[in-house]
Formats: sequence, C-alpha cells, structure tokens
Amino acid sequence: MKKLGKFEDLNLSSSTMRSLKRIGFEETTPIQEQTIPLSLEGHDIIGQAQTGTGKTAAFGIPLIEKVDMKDKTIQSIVIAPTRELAIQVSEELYKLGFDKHVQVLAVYGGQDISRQIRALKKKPAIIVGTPGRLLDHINRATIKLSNIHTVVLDEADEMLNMGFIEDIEAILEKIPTERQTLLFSATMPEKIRQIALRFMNEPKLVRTKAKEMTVPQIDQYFVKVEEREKFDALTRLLDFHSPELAIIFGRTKRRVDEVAEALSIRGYTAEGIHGDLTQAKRISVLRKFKEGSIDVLVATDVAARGLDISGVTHVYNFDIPQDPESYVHRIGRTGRAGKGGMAVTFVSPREMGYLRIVEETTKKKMKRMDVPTMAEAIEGQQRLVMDKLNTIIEENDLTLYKKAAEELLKEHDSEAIISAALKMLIKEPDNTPVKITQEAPLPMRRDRRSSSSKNGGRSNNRDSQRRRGDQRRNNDQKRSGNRNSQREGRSNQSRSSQGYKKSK
Ligand SMILES: Nc1ncnc2c1ncn2[C@@H]1O[C@H](COP(=O)(O)OP(=O)(O)OP(=O)(O)O)[C@@H](O)[C@H]1O
Ligand SMILES: [Mg+2]
Repeated sequence: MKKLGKFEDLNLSSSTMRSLKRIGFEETTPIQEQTIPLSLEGHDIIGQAQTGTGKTAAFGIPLIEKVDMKDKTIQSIVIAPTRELAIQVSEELYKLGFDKHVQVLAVYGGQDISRQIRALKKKPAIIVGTPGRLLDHINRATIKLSNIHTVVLDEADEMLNMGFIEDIEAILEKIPTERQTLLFSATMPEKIRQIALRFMNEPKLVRTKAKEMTVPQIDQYFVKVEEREKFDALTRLLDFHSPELAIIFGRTKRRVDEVAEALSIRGYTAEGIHGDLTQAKRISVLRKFKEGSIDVLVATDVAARGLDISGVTHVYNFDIPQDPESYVHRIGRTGRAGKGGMAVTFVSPREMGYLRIVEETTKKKMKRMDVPTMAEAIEGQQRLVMDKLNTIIEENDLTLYKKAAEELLKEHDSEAIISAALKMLIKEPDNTPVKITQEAPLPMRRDRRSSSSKNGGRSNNRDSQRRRGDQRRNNDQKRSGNRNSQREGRSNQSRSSQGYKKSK
C-alpha cells in the first residue's frame, strides 16, 4: 500500500508507539493517516478504503488512545459482522493496546455465553462483538452501555448485506447519543449513508483517493470458459501458477464441497469452508490453511470475507460473483498490506454481462487470460520444483546424499538422472475423473447494466435484491430458531498470531 505518513507525526502516546513498533508498523497507510487525527479530535467518521489497507488500525489506534485506564467500565464497542472477524479485530486491538495493558474482549455467537459473562466481569475496556450476541448481552445487562464513548461499525457494508440492520439500529439506539461513532467499509452503498444520517453526528467522510475500488497490487484476469470445462481449467491454472496459498470461491456450498473434494482427488492439498460446517471444523480448516499444511482453500464468499490471512497469493473465482461488492471483497483476500496478488475470474460465455458490470463498478478492466496448455502447466510445475531444488542446494548440507549421487552418476549421465528426479517430484497432470455438478449460469442481464453503474456500482438490481432478501430471510429463520445461535455462518477462526502480517 502507498505509505504516506509517519506515526510519529500523529502525537500518539509512548505506549501506543511502543506497541506499533512491536507489531512492526512503521508508516501509516493513507486511511490511517487521514482518520486517526480526526478521530482523536472526536469527530464522527465514515471511512472508506480499499480492502487490505489497514482500516482496523485506523479505528483501533484511536480506540486504544482514548481508553481511560482508571475507568473500569466498558468504554468502546466495535460491531463486526462475523465471529472470526470479531476475533481478528480483537486480536489486533489487543496488540495495539499491549503496552498500555488495555483489556479487549470478543463476544460472538456460538461461544458459551456464561464464559463470556465471566470474562465481562473482568472489566474489559473494549468489546468487539457480532450484532446478535452483543444485543443478547445488552438485553441481559451483562454489557452496560452507559459509559460508552465510542462505537465502531466495521465492515458496515457486509453487516447490511447479512441482514443485521435491525440489530445494529437496536444497539445504536441504546448507546448514549453523546458518543463518537466511526463507520468503516470497503464499499459504500446508499444504505450506509442512510445509517450515517440517522445515527451519526456530522460525520466526516474520509475516502482514500483511489480511482479504482480494488488495490492496484492485484493483477486481475478473467478466463472465458464453459461451465463443464471449469474444473480442468482450474487445475491447469493451479499447476501453471503454483500459488503459495490460494483461495477458490464457489457460488454454493455444494460447489465448494465438490471442488474441494475433486482437488483432493487430483492430488492438491485442498479443503472447503462454508457456513454448514461445524465451528470446530472451520477452525481446523482455517488453521491448516494459515500454517500452509493445506495450500488451497475453497470457500463461499461469506466464509472468507474480511479475513486477513497473510500470504494468499492467488484468488480464483470459480464462479463469477453476482454482485460487484462481493467481487471486491473476494479478491481483496490477496494483495493485502501492500503485497502483490493475482485474481482470476471464470466467466461462462453467457455471464459476460456480469463481468462488465464488475469492471464498471471497480473501474478496472480485467485482462483476458487463456487456460494454460498442458505443456505450460507442466512447465509451471517444473519451475516450482527447480526453485525448490535451488533452495535445498543453497540451504542444506547434502553430504549424506553424495554417495548415492556418485553411484547413480556411474550408471547414467547427469541429465538423465536429474530428469528422472524431476519427473518424480512433479505433479504430473492427473485426469482421474471427478464429480462437479454443473451449475446454471447466472441469469442473462442486458438492460440492468446502466442502473447498476449509475448508482456507483451499488447492486440494487432485482437479482441481488432478491438474493439479499433470501439471505435476510435465512438469517431471520436462524434467528427465530435460536436467538443465540450463530448467524454469521462463517468459519470461526481469527488471524493467528503467526499469521499476523507486517509489511516491512
Ligand atoms: N501501517 C501499517 N503498516 C504495515 N502493515 C499494516 C499497517 N496497517 C495495517 N497493516 C496490515 O495490513 C493488513 C490488512 O489490514 P486490515 O485487515 O486492517 O485491512 P482492511 O482495510 O480492514 O481490509 P478489509 O476491507 O479486507 O477488511 C493487516 O495484516 C495489517 O496488520
Ligand atoms: Mg477490515
């Protein structure tokens, strides 16, 4: 990301400066440089910046600065859409407040409420929570709002999409009005402006200057491919690109299950993640992905949004997302904290209209990419193995292997031996049959393009409204089924400390 300022210029306390140093943040990102001073002055803020540009610390640093260590009540609340985001944000706040000894607690559905109640008794200064669970605590009076001076809505766009609007309104209505309200989002649909009007006090709009909605470090491509050819195209691309860590997005849960299974059959270390898996399963899949013991994560959008996993080099949209905001969030899982990344979107010929809408919204053209040939895929694999061999030669003592090498050299010339070894090391194309149920392409859309671009890409077309309506209904069903149940429907895993990325 573009680095503009220095934290030194922001008049932060020495404890926060020490924490920043420990984390490894040296310079501010643009959104941080612009919002931190305003926030410290007490203004309400609407902050919009691209994915992966440090919005968490943009509100986190002022939150920590404003904690009064003598006050033993809850002083700030951060509302986040999902439990793993709540955990991720609370971990970042914990690190930012480490030297000041600020207590931060995450509360979210799916976790034993009595455990949370016990933790609340330890008087954390900052609570990070999902809307439903926060409301539960508020209604039980285990969270008291009377002393709260700052409220943050993180990923506001996502919370609206997930149908949390009433919960958020209910929470905001209960918090003293002489508070500061900060709202952060990667995209800024009209609904958010309405919330701002109702619940904020002359908010300052801070938008980091960017022509495009996506960060420039992400190279964006599309591949025009028939539905039935998608899977083979995917494996070719994976072989060709040899991503360090890749996320593949599918449209449905079945899709995610089938693609993950099919990839495993073909010899990739892949697992799927979506809202139907148990919490424990989601935790373990995400942990394995962060540690690199699986290198392909297949996910529905909701399962990966907002997650900050370092080292994701490639994002593949196996299915093009229906609305442009999802696209922005999906590909935003790579290219974070100034690192590079590649996003490849599969489009079936009938879905080209959607591609154009995405491009109009993000104001960025995707380059066309062809499916690599078999030879190219093998070449990609060879490059990878050659890199690995070079590293092994550079970094290891190989004396133990010398004798065997000499023996082999007596029988064959070196080229033959190395070629054989390469053949062994390379994952050769594998055509084991796999089952991928064909999905119908998204409905044709012709006339709606203009309506979508007019409102700045907000996808208020009928399709997406219907879809959101469905989502909301689902949420409501779940809600009425079990007030405390997990509505977030996502994996529950936070960024682990080793996954905490610094751009140095
Ligand atoms: N000043 C900084 N210097 C270096 N790295 C930073 C800085 N600020 C944040 N980061 C790192 O950048 C990454 C992305 O930050 P963060 O998750 O806050 O992005 P975001 O803007 O909230 O993205 P999203 O819209 O996807 O939620 C994190 O790993 C974070 O630790
Ligand atoms: Mg964020």
